[in-house]
Parts: sequence; structure tokens; C-alpha cells
Amino acid sequence: MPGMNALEFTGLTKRFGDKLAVDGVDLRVPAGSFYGVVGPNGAGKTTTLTMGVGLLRPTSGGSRVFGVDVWERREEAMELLGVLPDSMSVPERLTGRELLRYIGRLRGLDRRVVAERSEELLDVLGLAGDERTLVVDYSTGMRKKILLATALLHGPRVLVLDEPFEAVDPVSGATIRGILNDFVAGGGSVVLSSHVMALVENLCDRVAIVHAGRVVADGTLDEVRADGSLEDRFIDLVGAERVAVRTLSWLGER
Ligand SMILES: Nc1ncnc2c1ncn2[C@@H]1O[C@H](COP(=O)(O)OP(=O)(O)OP(=O)(O)O)[C@@H](O)[C@H]1O
Repeated sequence: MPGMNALEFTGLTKRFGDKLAVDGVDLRVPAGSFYGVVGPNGAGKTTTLTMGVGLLRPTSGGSRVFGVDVWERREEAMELLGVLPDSMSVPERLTGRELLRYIGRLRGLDRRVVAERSEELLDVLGLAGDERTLVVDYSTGMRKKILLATALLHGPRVLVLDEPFEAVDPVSGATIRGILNDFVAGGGSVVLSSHVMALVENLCDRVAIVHAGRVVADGTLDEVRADGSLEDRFIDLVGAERVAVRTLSWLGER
């Protein structure tokens, strides 16, 4: 649906006790876009995305996926969304295939469809060889990949992925990039967070820079980076004082 927003966050705010982690984030992700969210550690990216997909109740503000309110019409919203969950939110004493079967049934998918898609996902993501390994015993990168598979299984229209490339080896990274590019080429929309500016510049056509719980720049990649690189713009906006590389006076003294 060109012209529509795949995702729309309005005034998303989250307070944890005294800490204002997210401070009125407005974000529009046009349908068909590949959207990158960047920001320093603790900027509020995970909190924003988790609220935006309806997995964390905001202190105030709201979120819609293709116009569907993620809190008021949860089931409809969840069908549209594919979310890379944090690993603690899935049962881990299952093999990868069992986990996919479990998630597929939970989502009401046909048993045969789940079996076919699971085979393909395990194969494409390079997990098919680890038939007997339980997810709890997976490496960090393997875990990221099986969680991505759970996000893709039901064929969502919008993918929201928190650091999908973190800890993933280069071959798997290239596979995931290919999957995401195909997804967008086929009309899907992707939002991902990452600390790797080059990756965001390569993949995304839109970007938001988040700092101290606020969006400090957003738009097309070219609008945000202006005449420089995304990293230059990031450093400008996030504070030049952070660039001064500090060292430890006592380390290396012999
Ligand atoms: N459950 C929680 N309870 C208290 N504070 C929290 C909680 N979750 C997040 N925070 C705080 O909210 C702020 C934003 O955290 P968040 O994880 O959203 O940042 P982030 O941008 O995703 O960081 P990173 O790049 O390091 O993953 C941080 O100061 C963090 O300590």
C-alpha cells in the first residue's frame, strides 16, 4: 500500500522510575521503506521499538501498524508484524525446528506450512546441521538467526528487528541482508536498529538518529547525512565530546 505508513509511533514515552528512557518519539515508516534506527548505547532504541510493536506498555503515546493500533487491535497488529524478540521471551529447551513448530502453531499456521517454511528457514540460515542442539545451547549468532526465523515464519508485512546483525558471522550476515532486501523488494517494510553505520548506509533508505530518548534527526538517508557520512552526522548530533578517545592511564604500565 504505497503512500501508507507501515508504522507510526506517536509521542512514545517511557519512564522507568526517575529515568525518562524515551521522551516523546514520533516516527513514521512509509510502507516499502527500509528504515534504520541508530543512536548511542542507552539512547532508547530498544525501548522505543519494543513499545512500538506492542511488547512494552508505554507511559504515554501510541503506535499503529498499517493504521492498526498495536494495543487496541493486538491480534491484527501481531499478524502484520514480525519482531526479533529478545531471547528470553521464547522457550529455549527446544531444538530450532521444535521452536519454529511451537511458534507456528501458536500463530495458528497450518502444520504443513510450518514444516515447509521451517525447513527452508533452517536451511537458508545455516542452522539445518544443528538438528539436535537445543536453543539454550546455541551460540549468540545462532540464537539471533533462529529468533529471526521465528519473526519471519508467519509471513509478516513489517519486520522490526533490534540489532539483527549483532554477533552474526559474515556469511550469515550476507544471507540476512539478502532476505531483508528481497522482503523489501517484494513490498515489505523493515525497521532495524544497528550500531554499524556502514551497514545502515548500505541497506536503508531512511534513517532516524536517537539520542537521550529523542529523535534528533530523521528522513531519507541523504537528508540525514547531508553532505557528509552518516557517522559524521551521528557524531555531530550525539555530541562531539564523545569523540575524544579516552585511555586508561594505568593499563599497560609495567
Ligand atoms: N527495564 C528497565 N528498567 C529500568 N531502566 C531501563 C529498563 N530498560 C531500559 N532502561 C534504561 O532505558 C535507557 C534506554 O535503554 P535502551 O535499551 O532502550 O537503549 P538502547 O538505545 O537500545 O541501547 P543499546 O544501544 O546499548 O542497546 C537506558 O538508560 C536503560 O538503562
